[in-house]
Amino acid sequence: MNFQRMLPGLAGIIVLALIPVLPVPPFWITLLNNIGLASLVTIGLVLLTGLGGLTSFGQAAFCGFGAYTTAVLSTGYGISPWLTLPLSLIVGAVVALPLGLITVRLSGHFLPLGTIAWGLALYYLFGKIDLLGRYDGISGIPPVEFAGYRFLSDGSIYYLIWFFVIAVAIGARNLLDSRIGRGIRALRGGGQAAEAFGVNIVRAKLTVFVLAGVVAALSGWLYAHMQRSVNPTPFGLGMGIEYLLMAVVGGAGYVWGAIFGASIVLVLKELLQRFLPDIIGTTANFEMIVFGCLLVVILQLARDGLWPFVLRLMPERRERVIPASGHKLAKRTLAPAGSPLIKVEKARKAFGGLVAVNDVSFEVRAGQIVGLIGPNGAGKSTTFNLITGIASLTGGSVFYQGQPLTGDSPRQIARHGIARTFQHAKILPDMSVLENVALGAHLRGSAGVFRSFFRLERDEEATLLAEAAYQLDRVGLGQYRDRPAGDLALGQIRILEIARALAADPTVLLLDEPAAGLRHGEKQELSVLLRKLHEEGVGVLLVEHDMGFVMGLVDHLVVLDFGTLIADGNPADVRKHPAVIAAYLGGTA
Ligand SMILES: Nc1ncnc2c1ncn2[C@@H]1O[C@H](COP(=O)(O)OP(=O)(O)OP(=O)(O)O)[C@@H](O)[C@H]1O
Repeated sequence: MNFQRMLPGLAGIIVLALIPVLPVPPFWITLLNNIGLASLVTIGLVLLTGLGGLTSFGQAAFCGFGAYTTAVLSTGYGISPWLTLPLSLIVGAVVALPLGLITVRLSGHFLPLGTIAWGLALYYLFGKIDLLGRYDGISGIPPVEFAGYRFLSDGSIYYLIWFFVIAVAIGARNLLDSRIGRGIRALRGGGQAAEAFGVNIVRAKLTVFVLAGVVAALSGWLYAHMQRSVNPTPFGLGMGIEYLLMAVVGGAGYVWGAIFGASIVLVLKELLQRFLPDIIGTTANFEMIVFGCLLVVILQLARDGLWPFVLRLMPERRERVIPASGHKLAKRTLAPAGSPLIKVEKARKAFGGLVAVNDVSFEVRAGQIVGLIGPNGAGKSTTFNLITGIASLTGGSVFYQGQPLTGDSPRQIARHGIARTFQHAKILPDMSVLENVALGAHLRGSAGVFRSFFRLERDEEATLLAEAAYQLDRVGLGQYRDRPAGDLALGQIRILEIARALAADPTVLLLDEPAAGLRHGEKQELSVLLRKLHEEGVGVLLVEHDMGFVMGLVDHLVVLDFGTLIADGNPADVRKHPAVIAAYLGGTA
């Protein structure tokens, strides 16, 4: 642990703990309670929107489910608030699950529109149900009690609220700093690379959706026992928008930024409500206009919110130390050299009238480097996408060790040990180089959300990070381990993608233009690495335009032109093939 870095956090916790015993006006304690409640919802939004890329305007409704569950059970059935707590969270999760199943499949602007729709619908639902007291709501909710002590005053429930805020923030940080968290953070980049390494994208989205719903329900439970009464007003769309504003102001990608954002928005709201009427001379919700302007300014000038400015004031993060682990990563047994790994049989892909891959057949064997070449638009990347399940076959089949892969998702295909790089590198620029590579080892770990949230998977995580560090050293990027991947040059990013693919312990490596953007020396180093893999028995399929690089490296060449295979064989024969010379190699052959 880096004590220096923890110092501001510890100081913050001590100050928080002392506030109620200091001579602070009660009004500020109430405000801090409200900030705590809003922070919980906003932390959920950071996971959901900032990191998962799923914009939601409807989070306030989940607070409603938490609040109404405890209100009904504690007033109507006399159930103790401590028992209604898990029930409130379960209701939050149970509602979030089907809503999530529908919502996470939406894309583009349909996703936020979907959340607005159910946010509105649930608000009106709360106001129409007799059991929930319709628009009047439910009052007489008992306070939380602990060992005879009643959390009645604002100063006492303050501790309960902030205990949960800090616990949830630490848990959320733990989760993000884990195998599952890497999958969640990869969602914002579209998730294609993560899926190619076995991350279940739909499950990752649902996980953040349900988690965000559960922490909002927790906030609702606390709210109900703080206010001791509930009605639909705080669970409407207006609050949903305000929570989103808090996440944006703080910085939607930062867990601690959520608390910061909630503080700024609620303090500002308080000040505006107090002083604006005096300035303008009339009372109305003018703070909403100021918030609208604030949102526009933040989105224009500080897209990542204000938390990064605070982070700059913190001590520098030291190099990440990867602790030793007793855990051992399982390694795949490679097939004997020469045995068929990938078999592409009459593969066909049509995009409307354009046949991008036209009944192409070839094989990649264990310990073989196969080059897939052809002029621009010949169908090489599409062939890669057919093998890895990113594109679906229009006709024909792809087999792995005799087993058909047709219809399998990229995630299922990754499980066989088929790892790839992308023509347009797909890295997560804000994540460290090490974490980007560790994403490749996703399927070699098994820790789930619960273990990650409570940091019970450190041993396994250390092994995954050690594997990533090993692969980075292997490709010569070890010194960049702790840098954000976005800082690397294009050539280095391509190498990083190879390290990520190696972290998957592949039996087959599919490299899409790995040498593009590499300097001469780097290309040589890459050749050495690929030869070593070839000797170990890994099968390599390589798309490359650099003929010098390809000819000196591959055992077998497959040449495509306009989607059709025009030649395949050993490089010496293929380069003499008249169709190849005419179509592609020309003078360079
Ligand atoms: N998603 C798509 N929708 C429609 N057409 C596509 C799609 N993807 C590829 N194509 C078309 O299919 C053909 C083959 O493209 P592909 O990217 O596979 O070629 P390539 O050999 O990898 O080319 P390059 O060397 O330029 O990367 C091209 O004409 C391309 O425009």
